[in-house]
Amino acid sequence: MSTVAIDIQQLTKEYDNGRGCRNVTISVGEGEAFGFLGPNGAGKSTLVKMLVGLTAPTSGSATLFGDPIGSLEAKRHIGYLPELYRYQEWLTGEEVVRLHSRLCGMDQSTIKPRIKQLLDQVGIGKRGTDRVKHYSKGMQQRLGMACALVNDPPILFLDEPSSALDPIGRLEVRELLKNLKNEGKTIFLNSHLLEEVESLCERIALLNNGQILRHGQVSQVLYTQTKWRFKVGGFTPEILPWLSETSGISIERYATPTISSATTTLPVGQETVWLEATIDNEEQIGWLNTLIVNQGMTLYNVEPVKEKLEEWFMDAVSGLSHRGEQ
Ligand SMILES: Nc1ncnc2c1ncn2[C@@H]1O[C@H](COP(=O)(O)OP(=O)(O)OP(=O)(O)O)[C@@H](O)[C@H]1O
Repeated sequence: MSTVAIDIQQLTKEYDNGRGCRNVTISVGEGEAFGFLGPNGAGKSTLVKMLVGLTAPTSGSATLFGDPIGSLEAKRHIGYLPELYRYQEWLTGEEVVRLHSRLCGMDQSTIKPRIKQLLDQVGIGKRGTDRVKHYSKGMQQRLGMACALVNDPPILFLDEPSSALDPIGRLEVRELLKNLKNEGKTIFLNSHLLEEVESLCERIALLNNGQILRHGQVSQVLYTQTKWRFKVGGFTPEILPWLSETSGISIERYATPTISSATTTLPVGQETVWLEATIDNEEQIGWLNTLIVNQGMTLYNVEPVKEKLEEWFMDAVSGLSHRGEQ
């Protein structure tokens, strides 16, 4: 059985104004990446602040590799990237990392080569001697990653690591996180970005109004929908009712802007379209593929329709009296 890295039992923080997060119970295995999703104000940062020992719980408990949160032993296990943290702007990037290494009580003879290696790893190695005030938000976020990694901790708490980054920066952070996971780090990732969580995490939890609404394997939690899209060449409109009737599957034409504009001038029978089918089980996908090909059409692509986080969230909170921000 794998070792439990993060064990959270009924953890609750109630601020004076009644907000915070309530009765969170999660267990994360060593080397696992866990995604914590939720809208603004749901309580994600509050949970992480308790876990890293920055704020005391009102009730409940949690341990990191068996050590109670808030203890020095627990803190030795962690690296923490706070959300949009502002570093000392009068220091250089290298000096900020060195400061963090000293706060961790690290031996200064070992840290010197490590600073350069860390800044290279997060993609700001060439700017290490520049002052933080000349860094963009994205560079400051990368600097924060270097600080979180300085003591080579086994557990990383990352609060919105991509929030200030452009799309390329996000991809780079995603790669970095994957490498860290491959190295065996346990990662607890707070994020609004479904793609980020999806590409890294095995399990996720959705927090709303301070409470966990759903949790489980990403594949189980996110892809409960049964819609699939088929990209089909040589399509004629008459085929659609025939396909639906023969397969017994509800199928509609799905219009993407690129395809509809490109196909208006094409003769009937030479169109390439996307069809969207609502299926009950995976065998129906094979059945539909066969029917399409047997009708002389070309099947270019078959893919599941992924719910967007917003849709997933709206679905999860539907029927609740309170959504989103507390
Ligand atoms: N120190 C505090 N005192 C009182 N209320 C607070 C405090 N910190 C946070 N809150 C409130 O607790 C709730 C949860 O906040 P939290 O920052 O944990 O949410 P979040 O999910 O991390 O949001 P975001 O994604 O916007 O960062 C919010 O309503 C927030 O206003």
